[in-house]
Amino acid sequence: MASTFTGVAASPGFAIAKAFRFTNTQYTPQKLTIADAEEEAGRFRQAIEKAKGEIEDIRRITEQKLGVQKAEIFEAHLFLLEDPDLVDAVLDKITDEQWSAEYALYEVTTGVVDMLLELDNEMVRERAADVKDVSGRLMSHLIGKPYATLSGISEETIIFAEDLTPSDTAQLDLNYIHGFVTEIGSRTSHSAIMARSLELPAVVGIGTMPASIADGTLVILDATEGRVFIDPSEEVLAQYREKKQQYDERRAQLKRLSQQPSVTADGEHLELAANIGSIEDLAKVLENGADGVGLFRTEFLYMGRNSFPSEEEQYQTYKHVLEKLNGKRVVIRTLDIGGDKELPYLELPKESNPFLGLRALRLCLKREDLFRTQLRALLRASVHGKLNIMFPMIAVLSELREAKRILEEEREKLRLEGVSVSDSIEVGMMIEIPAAVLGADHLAKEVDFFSIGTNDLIQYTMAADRMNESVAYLYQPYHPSILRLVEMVIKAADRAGIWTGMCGEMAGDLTAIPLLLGMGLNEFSMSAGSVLPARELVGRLSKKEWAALSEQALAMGTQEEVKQFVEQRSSV
Ligand SMILES: C=C(OP(=O)(O)O)C(=O)O
Ligand SMILES: [Mg+2]
Repeated sequence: MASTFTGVAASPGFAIAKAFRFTNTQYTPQKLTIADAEEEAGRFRQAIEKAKGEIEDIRRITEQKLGVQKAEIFEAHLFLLEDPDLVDAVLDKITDEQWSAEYALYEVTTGVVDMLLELDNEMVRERAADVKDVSGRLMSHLIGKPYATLSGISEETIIFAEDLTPSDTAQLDLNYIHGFVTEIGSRTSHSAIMARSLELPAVVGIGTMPASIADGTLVILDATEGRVFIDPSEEVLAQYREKKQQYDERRAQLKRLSQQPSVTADGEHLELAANIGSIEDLAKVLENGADGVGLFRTEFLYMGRNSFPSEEEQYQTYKHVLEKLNGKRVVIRTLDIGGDKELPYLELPKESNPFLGLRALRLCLKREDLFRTQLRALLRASVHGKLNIMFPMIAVLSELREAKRILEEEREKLRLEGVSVSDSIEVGMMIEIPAAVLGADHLAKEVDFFSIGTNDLIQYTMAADRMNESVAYLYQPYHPSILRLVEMVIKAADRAGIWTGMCGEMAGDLTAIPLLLGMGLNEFSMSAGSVLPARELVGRLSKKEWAALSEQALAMGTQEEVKQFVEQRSSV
């Protein structure tokens, strides 16, 4: 019988196909004590070996079918199977508490997952998903039940699951799987992030799935509105076939722009770049034809692990990104930890106002060892592409000078060691603190570029925590107060002859883009999926016309007026 569900629209698009229910239900073992701890430990070690073999196989197949990047997740899984925090902790529980291997595994991994989830951070949540995935696989070996996989699906299908683990999503064969629906999850859960990066329609968090969704039932997925239609009527089906066709056509049209330059209707060339947090994000950057990477948030390299990444590890990552971008500009931001981003292995004093505390560059100047390691890795990688180094959270000139002094010291050390370093690295800074806007004239004389971080600039200007729902109404990117700050930065940069970019969310916002273009922003860095809609929009806009229109917007009194004004003039 026809029915409809709603959930979170996690990754846009439409799909019409048959349902397939995928279950890998979590097994909760009983608390059992055992007589022979040695034998039990042996059983656990065997499960690890079997899981390793299996993951190796999946990794190889995934690499052949879906490419190296999709297969990378399994490196992390193999790494986990050697992680003492997991393996030794389970073995200790077996020996010390005489617990069964199943119960010891369950106790240790639920503890780790809960601890990671408490950190309430996107990347750490992904790590929690990895731990769950690996422990599910180990458990299946211990209890002798196969761990279900999605790799065998060979019919056009929409997957229904409680949630999808990283190894499930890595195995999705997009020739057959047209979308998925999960009972749990939010826009930032692992499966949602993965769906967006695969551009696969997904609705998550629909709640407990009813039995009426049997395998083979026809389903419409409207992942743009977050709706799922089970066994729809002919009328609804016809309506959605039409919607899907229009959506797919628009997407195909946009894809044609991926190899086109980013140029306005009056011939101004702009740089529409992408933000990344890891090398996994590169596939979409290239596929969408971004003009470069405008922000690599390197803190994610430091998260979801137990110790700092070494210089060599960082060097390899930066080199990889630079090589993949093949001569296009890559702006790599130095560590921006603190505020909402914590590292479990970095002991920091508890602060009552972490967003106003020891974060980002302030921390790097206190912990020079960390900073120097990262700078060395960056300098060494610079010969592999077009590298820009960017410092976050600078408020005053002395911080910039200190950061540059340390950078130059490391450059000199490498020179003496005979290591080559590019001599065309641009060094810039983020503008995300109001004091830096007001001091932009002075700062501009000592950097090669600015990149405006509106996510923080708005919160510090409005004195409204960017994560606090109760004051979310103050988070107003188009407010004339914010626009004036942006204009001040661009003007100061122009006077000093340097370029200005923006890498906060505002840069990819179709309502903000006309104004930013009019104010003279040179580079816009956004999520990879926003690049083509932005390119299409700027192709319709005249910079000259928007220079005049943005003047008018800057003189308005409220965000609402500005928004309405832009939407009327640019038909976004
Ligand atoms: C891009 C920014 O940095 P993050 O979101 O990483 O703080 C910003 O503040 O706008
Ligand atoms: Mg910021």
